[in-house]
Amino acid sequence: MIDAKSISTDLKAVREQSPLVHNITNYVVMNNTANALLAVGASPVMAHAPEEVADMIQIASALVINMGTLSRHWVDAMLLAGKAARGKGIPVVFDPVGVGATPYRNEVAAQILEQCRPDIIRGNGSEIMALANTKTRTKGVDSIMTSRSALDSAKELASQNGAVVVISGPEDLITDGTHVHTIKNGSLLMPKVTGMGCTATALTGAFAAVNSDALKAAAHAMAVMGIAGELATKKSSGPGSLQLQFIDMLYQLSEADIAQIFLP
Ligand SMILES: Nc1ncnc2c1ncn2[C@@H]1O[C@H](COP(=O)(O)OP(=O)(O)OP(=O)(O)O)[C@@H](O)[C@H]1O
Ligand SMILES: Cc1ncsc1CCO
Ligand SMILES: [Mg+2]
Repeated sequence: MIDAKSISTDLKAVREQSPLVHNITNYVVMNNTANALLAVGASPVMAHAPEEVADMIQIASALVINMGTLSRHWVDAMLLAGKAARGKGIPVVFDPVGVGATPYRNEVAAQILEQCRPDIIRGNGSEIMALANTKTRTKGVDSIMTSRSALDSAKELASQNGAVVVISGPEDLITDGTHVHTIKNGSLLMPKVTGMGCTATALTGAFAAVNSDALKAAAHAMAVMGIAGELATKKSSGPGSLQLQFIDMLYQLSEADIAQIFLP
């Protein structure tokens, strides 16, 4: 079961253990996600040279692969890092940014699924439907589907890949193909800041590093994301201030805040 107590327990573990999270992520969000990982208590490293990723995995506690701004060398690095992470046995979290928008993204996403075998996949409704090969419309990196409408696709994707699948949106849905957790925290302002989804994926890497139950780890990370986002929105006058307030809120978030705000 996911409750305020279990969320706080994992948040405390992240702050105490400060796991090193190796990110191969996109140019747009690199700084935001590194700061979000630091603010929540984890330790980020961004490394994408094919020459070094396998070595970096040897000291990392989780790998986050985000295909937001792809090119050939980056894909090589993602596949090398993914295989090294599988070999070492650390969790692999995958964000299929913009899958469904171009044939290249579809091809790369399929390679990552097959060769890196992610433990957790996090995307918005359109991305999860596209990844599950459900006929869907896509609009670049933003979703035009609700999370609820992507749930059947998410369950299928989870079962086929032996992974936990997270659909973010107005509600966050987290499934292993059988069980489904729902998190209703968040705010309408969050999708107005670029890379909030990428940040959710990065935080999921930190939580997966401290909790070997991938379903719970993913749900706890999404809850922290939604609760911090909701509290930060109350202090913001628009997307610009939300970006700053969100980082501060991740840093300050207390057990009492979680108990008061968590909306399953
Ligand atoms: N309409 C909404 N209401 C409440 N919360 C939302 C809403 N849309 C998104 N969120 C929250 O924003 C966060 C990011 O999710 P979103 O679905 O926007 O990711 P994304 O589309 O992958 O973003 P990006 O590609 O820019 O990183 C999630 O934690 C989610 O709960
Ligand atoms: C806007 C954008 N384009 C590629 S990655 C990215 C960040 C949000 O996913
Ligand atoms: Mg996204």
